[in-house]
Amino acid sequence: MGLEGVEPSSFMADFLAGCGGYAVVDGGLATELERHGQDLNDPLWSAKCLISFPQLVRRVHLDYLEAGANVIIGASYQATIQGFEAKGLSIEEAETLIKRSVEIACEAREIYLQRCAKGYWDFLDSPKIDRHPVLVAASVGSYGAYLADGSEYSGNYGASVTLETLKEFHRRRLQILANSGADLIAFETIPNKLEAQAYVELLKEENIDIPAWFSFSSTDGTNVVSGDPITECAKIADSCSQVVAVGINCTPPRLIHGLILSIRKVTNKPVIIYPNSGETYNGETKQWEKTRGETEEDFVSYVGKWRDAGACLFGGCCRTTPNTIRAISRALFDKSS
Ligand SMILES: C[S+](C)CC[C@H](N)C(=O)O
Ligand SMILES: N[C@@H](CCS)C(=O)O
Ligand SMILES: [Zn+2]
Repeated sequence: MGLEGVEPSSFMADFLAGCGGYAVVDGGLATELERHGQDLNDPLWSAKCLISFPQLVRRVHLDYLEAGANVIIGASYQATIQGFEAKGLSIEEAETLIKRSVEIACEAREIYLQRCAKGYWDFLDSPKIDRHPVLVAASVGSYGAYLADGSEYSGNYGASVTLETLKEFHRRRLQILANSGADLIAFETIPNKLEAQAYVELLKEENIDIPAWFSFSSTDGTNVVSGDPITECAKIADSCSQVVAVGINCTPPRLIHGLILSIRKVTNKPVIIYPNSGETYNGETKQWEKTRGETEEDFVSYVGKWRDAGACLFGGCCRTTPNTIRAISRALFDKSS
């Protein structure tokens, strides 16, 4: 889509209006691939499926579209040139796979829209048919995601990792994703201010011509995971005109309400939230462990409160499923609920 002649702020306002005021984002991609039997205990995590099972990635995107998602996020979260090279792939192969993550999501959108046009779901009394806008977001996971040890939940990269280190780490992948046919870039699970600043500088330096959202993660409801205050992080996102939404992902549902209020204190940009299931990730075993017994049902009961607090894009992150997204969509759009 790109931003030629379109103000970034109107890009998101127009999209939200087309969706009925609020947009539904998809749910966890990697954990859904696992639910379909994939073993992601690998440094590439979900990006492994770009090599081994791209058809399943497309199917999961399609499942989320059919559940009501207006935004699907491609499988590039942990797809990095450095990560693929460590697996013995060439730079060219790595770049092709990164681009492929967006193409797969675009293919899913194409299939979905064709089915809508053919009245494939006419027998269902579903509101989604009227809310056709679908964006494809290209995922950028943090440097900590590439480290493949759950470091995106600590944001603690050590003193040797500077702003320049992060910019050089992300530069080439960002260029590829920005020219891949994606509608926007989803900078996800951002753990600290430094990485947010690196993204802002890269968007400018590389003249990236599609919009972006910045989404942080938190474990205490006040700060992002590194301890940097969410307000300071959101201010960095606010300073960048290309950023069309600011928010929170892969964070327990119980923390989301307070985080939305904090973000709204420092920015008027649309707020996006896509929490995880509330379970805790063990980066060593790559397993999810129960925390406080949050279930999908609990999760969805919060949506009205989050909407009242000012969020306007809603989805799920790790361990949420198409059922979660279907329930979010109903909670937002069913007049009966
Ligand atoms: C958001 S975490 C669950 C992603 C996986 C992590 N980077 C790892 O490789 O262990
Ligand atoms: N978009 C990624 C985020 C992981 S935190 C996924 O859903 O797998
Ligand atoms: Zn997640």
